[in-house]
Amino acid sequence: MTSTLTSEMAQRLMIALDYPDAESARTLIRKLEGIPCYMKVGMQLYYQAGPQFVRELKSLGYSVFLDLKMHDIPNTVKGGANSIAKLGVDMFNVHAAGGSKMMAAAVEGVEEALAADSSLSRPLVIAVTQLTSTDSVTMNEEIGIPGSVEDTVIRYAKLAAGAGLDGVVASPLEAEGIKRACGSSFRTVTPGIRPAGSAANDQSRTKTPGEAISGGSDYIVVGRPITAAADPREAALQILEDMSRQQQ
Ligand SMILES: O=C(O)c1cc(=O)[nH]c(=O)n1[C@@H]1O[C@H](COP(=O)(O)O)[C@@H](O)[C@H]1O
Repeated sequence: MTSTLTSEMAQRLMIALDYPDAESARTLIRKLEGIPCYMKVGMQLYYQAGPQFVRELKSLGYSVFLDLKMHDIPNTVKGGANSIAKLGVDMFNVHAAGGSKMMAAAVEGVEEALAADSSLSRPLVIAVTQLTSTDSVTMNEEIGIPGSVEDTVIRYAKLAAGAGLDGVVASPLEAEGIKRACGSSFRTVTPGIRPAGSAANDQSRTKTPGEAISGGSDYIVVGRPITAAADPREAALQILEDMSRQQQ
């Protein structure tokens, strides 16, 4: 990495390892060697490669965001969160649409795991607000939630903060409003990141990496702009440059 690219900035870049198996993910990880980014394991990879692959990432020294978006009755989510905390990830998520009791149960599950094993460290518990693929037509007309997407996201963010969560997943368009509503230490994790000129794919609410950083995102989540690039390492370095420029 060049001198302007600090490891602090790399820790704010979460790479979405949306791959069908561990070996495909390892191929990308080898290409990114030496870049101390955060690794995100989502359902496609986790359902195939499981906790063992998460442990492998941890043993390589990566911070890990386990993105399983839990959404179930409080007791089930508490149990799920308890198991995740034992796995030693740095961050995981639940759906804010499960309500404040469900979110508080996730925090309880973590606390019980930590009380039982003092060698564990506390993962950040994050609530998914409105998916970044959702636009106002989907939210208003299909799902039936009235009002603007931003107002709904901020409502969910306040609910998550009240339930004791550490932050939310939202689009970079809402990060500034979330910080205003919930305070600057409440984390904003933003997918829907598209470098200028790259395809939106199924994302609806997007910004460039630099715009996201200057707009209040603590972490940006990037998948296909890196994983589908002809040169993923170069794509990641360019994203880091864009992030760094905006922070100065
Ligand atoms: O929780 C997430 O990470 C998530 C929430 C959301 O609202 N939107 C969203 O895209 N994501 C994840 O972020 C990643 C975005 O990937 P790309 O669209 O390929 O950059 C995927 O792994 C999604 O599962």
